[in-house]
Amino acid sequence: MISLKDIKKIYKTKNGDLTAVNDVNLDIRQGEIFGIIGYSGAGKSTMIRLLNGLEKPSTGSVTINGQEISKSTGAELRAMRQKISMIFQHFNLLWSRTVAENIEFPLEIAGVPKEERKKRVDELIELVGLFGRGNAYPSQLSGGQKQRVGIARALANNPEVLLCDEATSALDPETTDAILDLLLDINKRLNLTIVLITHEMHVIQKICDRVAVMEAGKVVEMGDVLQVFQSPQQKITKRFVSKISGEDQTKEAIRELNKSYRSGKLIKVTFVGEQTNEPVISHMMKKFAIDANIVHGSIQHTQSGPYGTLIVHLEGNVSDVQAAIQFLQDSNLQAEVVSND
Ligand SMILES: Nc1ncnc2c1ncn2[C@@H]1O[C@H](COP(=O)(O)OP(=O)(O)OP(=O)(O)O)[C@@H](O)[C@H]1O
Repeated sequence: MISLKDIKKIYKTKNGDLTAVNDVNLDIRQGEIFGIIGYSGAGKSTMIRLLNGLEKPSTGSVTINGQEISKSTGAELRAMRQKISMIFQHFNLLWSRTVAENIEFPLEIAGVPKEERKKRVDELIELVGLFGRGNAYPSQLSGGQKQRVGIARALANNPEVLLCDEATSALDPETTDAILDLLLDINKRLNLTIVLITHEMHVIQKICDRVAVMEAGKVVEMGDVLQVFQSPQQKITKRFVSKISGEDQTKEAIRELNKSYRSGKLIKVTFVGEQTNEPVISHMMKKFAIDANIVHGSIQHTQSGPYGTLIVHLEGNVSDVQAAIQFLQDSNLQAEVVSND
């Protein structure tokens, strides 16, 4: 649905050329929630401006539904941009207008007749969970409610793509989750393609189907969220994943456990999706003459399913322990020895 081909964006600055986006190729599918994550300066905002036609690439093309937005100008560009909506970190509401009037604004611009506008505004207020707040002013709303107005306004003209620019970064964790749930609900109900940029892995984990990791203008890693979480390849991706998966705590736990367990082996087992429901450890204990003690564990949930990590201490004679590890690996789990001995 959205295709970025060989994109480079070079800004001319007084200190010379600055390459903000460098050789990016991406294909975003109809109806998916696609996340772009990176630290400050990675090029995320530039990417989003390329997607809505606010910036033109220095080289390469941006195509949305078969139309090349990176080449479009004038009325054609305006028509394309009507199909691409956006929500913002600081909501960008009109403070002198009520909730209903804010949501109505893009409909006025599009020349929708008054009666139709009122009906649509009522529908949208209902959709985003702001029933009864239509006559309130933005200053009377909480952050989460303001973002709900932003979402309703963005949906007014039935867009094909919703771009989210750090849409939950100004919200507390609970409100963030409520807004992410709303985005997920809208994505499912309207089959709306959502592209979001964020520096928070939690956002990616909770609602995205796929993720691209950006560093210094490049997409350094991309894939299904579950796969990227389970086996991140790049250093920067490992850093993002470790923030959320409890990996840092796991490492600390392993260090401590290694001190307490003088014999046997400590095994780290990683499992995904359906595997989280299977009693593999119990099967292993029945099958081999070993003792297994689960000493640490965590499960995370993503849009494509759960994934988890267990640290298990195995005690027994060397060949039985070895056979048990092999059994775990043959059960399609990732199992590695993490003890020092
Ligand atoms: N209009 C511009 N002119 C010159 N340089 C720019 C311009 N916009 C962005 N840059 C530079 O391009 C690089 C990427 O910036 P960009 O804002 O896209 O990154 P980002 O990942 O969104 O970071 P942040 O979250 O801090 O905005 C940065 O080095 C930035 O200084």
